[in-house]
Amino acid sequence: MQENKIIKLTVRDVRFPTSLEQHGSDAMHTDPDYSVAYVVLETDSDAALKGYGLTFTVGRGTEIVVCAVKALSTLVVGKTLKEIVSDFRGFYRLLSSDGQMRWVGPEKGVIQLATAAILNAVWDLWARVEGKVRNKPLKTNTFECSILLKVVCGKKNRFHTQMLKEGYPAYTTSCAWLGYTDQQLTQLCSEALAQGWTKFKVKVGADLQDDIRRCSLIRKLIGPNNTLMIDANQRWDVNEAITWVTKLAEFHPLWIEEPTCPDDVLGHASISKALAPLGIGVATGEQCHNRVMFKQFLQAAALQFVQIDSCRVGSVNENLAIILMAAKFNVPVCPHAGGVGLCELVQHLILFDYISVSASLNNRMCEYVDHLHEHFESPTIIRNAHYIPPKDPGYSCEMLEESVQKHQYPDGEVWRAIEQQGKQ
Ligand SMILES: C[C@H](O)[C@@H](O)[C@@H](O)[C@H](O)C(=O)O
Ligand SMILES: [Mg+2]
Repeated sequence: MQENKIIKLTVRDVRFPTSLEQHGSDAMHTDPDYSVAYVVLETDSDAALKGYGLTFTVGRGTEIVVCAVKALSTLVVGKTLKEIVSDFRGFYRLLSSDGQMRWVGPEKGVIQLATAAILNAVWDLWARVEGKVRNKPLKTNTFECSILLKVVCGKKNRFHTQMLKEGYPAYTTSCAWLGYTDQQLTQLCSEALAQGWTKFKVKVGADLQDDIRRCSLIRKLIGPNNTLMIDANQRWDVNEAITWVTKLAEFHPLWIEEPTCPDDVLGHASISKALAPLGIGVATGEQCHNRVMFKQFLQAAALQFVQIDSCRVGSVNENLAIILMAAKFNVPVCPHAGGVGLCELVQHLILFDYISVSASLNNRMCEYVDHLHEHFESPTIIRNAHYIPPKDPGYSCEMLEESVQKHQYPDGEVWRAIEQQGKQ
């Protein structure tokens, strides 16, 4: 491999005004503007070779993540890709354990989101250099791990026969954001059914009567055999979660997602225990800030679905550890992707999980939201409610430069126009 010295890192604050139409809204995030801190790495070897990475946020505060990326950039610029990937663990620790910056983490919050943006760009760069999609180079260390060894056989078949032909099963969240009207919900859900979707997630948690009405509506539309999931985005305390979800049990949700504070491991364990007799599992992970938290959730039997996120933790590096732990505890991984760019990224991780780790589709599916894919160079491909494996080399999060410029905050034309309207 050429040395590929990283000579420049740029980071931009890119925001989409999704709150205007309530896309992405839930019981805690009532006005999300889907946003990213968008990182581009440049190397000395070839002007056309760049690494693209991002981390997802929901509007205000993206500028803080941008600042954190800038602070971390001194640890990246000047390194060669070869140096980084030949001791990736060392590089990961350099970023996450810097003697001064770790005080503002460690491995949680803004600094962790910034770490993810940079590492996502490094993985993208590495894949482009090797001319591979992201889930491919991950094959190399299989000999080290007994979990991986168990499923070596059948890998080709899983990739070529199943994934390339059928794809990875997905569910949709974009029919039932909390701020959507019943009419919108009905229309989107009917359209999704016609397109072949069979698994649907509904936002709940603000008002019980609204939840009963919306869940009843959607259950009637999708029928008894399709799958329904509900997501409260941390709105309740532990007892409230149990009482509330019990009242929604008649709609047979497969899981309740983020019922309470994302750090309350034992609270999730109590909820899991109380809801198990109703056949409802607990799903969480989109705000689970590092692998140690996941370890505790798994050890405490506090979740039944592991929702990895490609930007919340330290990129592929940390997600690999989480995927392996989930396999050890025999808990299915069902990634979170409700945001901009998350579907593009996380599809690589779930393909890796299926091809090289779990070898199972049982109780597994990857989230999909139908928003903002048109801003990416290699947008996700969905066929018959399945993710079709990406073909372009990289980690799929390069954005169209025109989109970045238009949506850059606060100077892009989209935001200037919104500011103008506000003044009128
Ligand atoms: C603010 C966001 O849209 C969240 O509501 C979203 O990520 C959600 O929790 C999900 O599971 O997709
Ligand atoms: Mg969620």
